[in-house]
Amino acid sequence: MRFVAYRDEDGAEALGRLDGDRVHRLHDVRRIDHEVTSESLRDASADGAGTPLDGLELLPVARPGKIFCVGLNYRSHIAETGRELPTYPVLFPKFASNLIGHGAAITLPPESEQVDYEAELAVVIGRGGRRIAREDAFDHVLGYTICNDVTMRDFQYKTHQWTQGKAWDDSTPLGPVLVTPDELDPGRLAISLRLNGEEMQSSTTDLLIFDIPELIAVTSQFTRLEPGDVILTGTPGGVGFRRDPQVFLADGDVVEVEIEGIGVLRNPVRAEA
Ligand SMILES: NC(=O)N[C@@H](O)C(=O)O
Repeated sequence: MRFVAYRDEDGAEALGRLDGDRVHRLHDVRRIDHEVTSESLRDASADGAGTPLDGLELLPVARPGKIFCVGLNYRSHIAETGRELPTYPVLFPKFASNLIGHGAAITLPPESEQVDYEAELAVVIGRGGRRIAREDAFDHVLGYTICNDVTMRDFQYKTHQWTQGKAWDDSTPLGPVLVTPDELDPGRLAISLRLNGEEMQSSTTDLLIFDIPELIAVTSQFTRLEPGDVILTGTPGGVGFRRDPQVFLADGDVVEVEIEGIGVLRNPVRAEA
């Protein structure tokens, strides 16, 4: 099954089941947050007629209480950054206010001159838990979506931890759809990023160093994962700041992240007004 989060005709948040190019609004579930579960989503009743997807303002597919991001989780990115192979996942946070939906503008803040792109597979939690074992991890997954872990490099490397370069508001696209596990196996999906139509990143998710069960086991060891929480699994090589010459996002650009079996997350880039 596929779900989209959108703004309805009255401007209210809504969640719909996507069937082809029509969205069938769920009656009792307005958004993917700590109250949703895999079951409630599967069994939710929806309106029959549906609305054309085209023209809907899409919102971030989830409203997470927590967003865990993993760095240096592809050898191709570790190689281009000259870093060591991590022995434990390199974790950092993002916050719900950082998220934007498919089609919304990635905002370039006046403070940063080095706004970079990062294609990532995102995992959305559907069943909460603490100290989740690897072998039970997939039972806690609500579904999968796409994220562009937009990063302000000139802020990221001000210190040895990265939050100040990662958690800028209205900068991190998440969407366009949530795909449930009955329809998608995340084991070996093609992932790529295009900037103004030019391919900048290309890899497959079987190359993750710490896989999805490990990331769920590790993060839930120290904190309770809640439904709606999101885990970003890391980006492959090809990021802008490690290119020669360097490439950073500019006003008027269009960035597309594509993941096999999910779709394309497309966002224009705009200088902050
Ligand atoms: N360099 C950097 O920020 N990388 C991470 O975000 C990552 O996904 O590896």
